Amino acid sequence: MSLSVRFAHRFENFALDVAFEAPPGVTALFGRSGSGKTTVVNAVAGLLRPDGGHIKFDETVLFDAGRKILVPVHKRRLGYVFQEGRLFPHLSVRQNLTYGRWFAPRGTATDFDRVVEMLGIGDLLGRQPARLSGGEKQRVAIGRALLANPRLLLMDEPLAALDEDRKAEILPYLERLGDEAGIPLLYVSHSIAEVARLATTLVLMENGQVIRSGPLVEMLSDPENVPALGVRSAGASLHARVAAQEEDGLTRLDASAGPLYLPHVDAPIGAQLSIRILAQDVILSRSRPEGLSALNVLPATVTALRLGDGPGAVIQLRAGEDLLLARITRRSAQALELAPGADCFAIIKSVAVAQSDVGGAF
Ligand SMILES: Nc1ncnc2c1ncn2[C@@H]1O[C@H](COP(=O)(O)OP(=O)(O)OP(=O)(O)O)[C@@H](O)[C@H]1O
Repeated sequence: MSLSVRFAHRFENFALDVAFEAPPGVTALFGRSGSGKTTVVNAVAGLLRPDGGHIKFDETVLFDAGRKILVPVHKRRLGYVFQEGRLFPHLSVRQNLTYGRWFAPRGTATDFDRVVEMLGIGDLLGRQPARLSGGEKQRVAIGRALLANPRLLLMDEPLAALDEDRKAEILPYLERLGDEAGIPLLYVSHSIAEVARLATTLVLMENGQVIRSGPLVEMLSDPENVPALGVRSAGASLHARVAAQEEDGLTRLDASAGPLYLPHVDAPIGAQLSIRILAQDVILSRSRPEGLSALNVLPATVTALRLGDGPGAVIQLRAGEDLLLARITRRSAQALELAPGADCFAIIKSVAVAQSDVGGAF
């Protein structure tokens, strides 16, 4: 089941021309403010009639300009979660959750208990929305969207209105949703950290166009995407297993290239994690460094290199089975003679890795 989007639309001062595929899993639409992300979501939802093109869900046509097909919003069977929960204030949480069922075809409603359990909202069922925190409201809104048994979920910056603590509270639920829902989820976000945690597919938008799209791991580790992702937030994800909780408060993880020590990670021994390492937090050395305070030194091989317009360079490295990115100066890249095939060591400072960059199972 996948969503195929290809359309063009012209507003008075802005033109869109987009094409991408969203397979099952989480497809993140990422781009600067005003790049056209919400307009794409609105077209998929049926809130905007594009000038030309088509939007299809497998063989089901939702929109086709040539064939003059425009399925109305309420017949598209979509779940839509906005920035703020937008719950019905006069209904209890339970009533809000079951409201969506009115629109679901008979007998196919997703199991209520399973959704309530997955989102951890069992204790809230009797409450009114006014007595919920922002994070709780968002979880109920997600539950309501799921219980309408949609064939596609649309989320437009669902965490944008929440503070960092509430975001951290809700992210694990969204991670589970991506794994368990089994339907495509189109997710608009400004935050690459969020995208790296949740998405399986990444669609990069710029000025009304899709500039690149593809599987998340490949997209994040491609040096060519660094300008669009932002040099400060670019970074690749490394997969590792929790090996030990050490007495000094560090957690030892086993990555395929070697051990990695991070400040305490709250996960059980054996848990498989995905850890985003920012390109700017990786230092390179041609020989194994000695007498260095950094604990994490992974042997790596240069696989690609991108010289920027300014003094910077981005190096893609293979470290075991993972790809890493390192942002260094062009001067250092030349001095170290870094070219595809060159062996080196990637040095990662333990404390540079933020807790929010440590994601759940992969
Ligand atoms: N109904 C409309 N009429 C005219 N222009 C519009 C309309 N809707 C959107 N636009 C324009 O289209 C452009 C893209 O807007 P859109 O909201 O899709 O961007 P976005 O990437 O979602 O931005 P943000 O991250 O700030 O929400 C903007 O320049 C906006 O002004």
